Amino acid sequence: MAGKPKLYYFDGRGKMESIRWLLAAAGVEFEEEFLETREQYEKLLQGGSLLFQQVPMVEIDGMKMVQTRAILSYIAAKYNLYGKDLKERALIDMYVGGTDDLMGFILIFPFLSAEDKEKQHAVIVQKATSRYFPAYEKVLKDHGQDFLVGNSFSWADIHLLEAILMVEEKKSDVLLGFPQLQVPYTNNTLMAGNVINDISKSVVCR
Ligand SMILES: N[C@@H](CCC(=O)N[C@@H](CS)C(=O)NCC(=O)O)C(=O)O
Repeated sequence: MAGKPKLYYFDGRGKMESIRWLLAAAGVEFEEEFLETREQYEKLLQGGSLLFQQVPMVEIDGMKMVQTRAILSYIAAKYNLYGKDLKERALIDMYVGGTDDLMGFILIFPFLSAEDKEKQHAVIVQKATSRYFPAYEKVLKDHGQDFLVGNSFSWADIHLLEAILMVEEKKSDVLLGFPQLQVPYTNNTLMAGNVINDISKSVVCR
């Protein structure tokens, strides 16, 4: 039997966080090595483990995978969270792409000055409430199902839930105008996956 996947990254959310969420939601236990010293990073580099000299890197099923998107797609497909056919997969890719774009506005936050943080705060809430959340709200309302794609729990739901919680950290009542995204959507999503614990790290890497 294959061992647990091993994640190599900093002790922060950054690009690894969605991988942690996806594994946790799939009910997969994993190990982590946090890169805290230059030597750890150099060792991975010298060992040829980082194809593009970058992390995230995940050891899984005998592979040393890099590139966040490739890692996520592999995990989603492996654990049946990637739709039942090409069209569902395309929809999941579209929805994940949207949440990625929204998360992009948040990931730069820690690198901004106090003044720019205030501006970015407004941008995040504005983008979430005028572009991204209305899109997911409409999808759920139009098909009337509990999950975004194919009436079953998928990577798209997990990624959206992660994005919702990120935006709620900036504005806790941000879902007020989005009844479809509130309970039961968020509850169903959490219940369909294993409730996600211990992935709230605070440092963010761009
Ligand atoms: N496209 C890559 C980008 C990875 C990336 O930018 N990683 C950063 C850390 S968050 C890194 O390793 N930076 C070191 C470098 O680029 O030399 C992915 O999505 O995995």
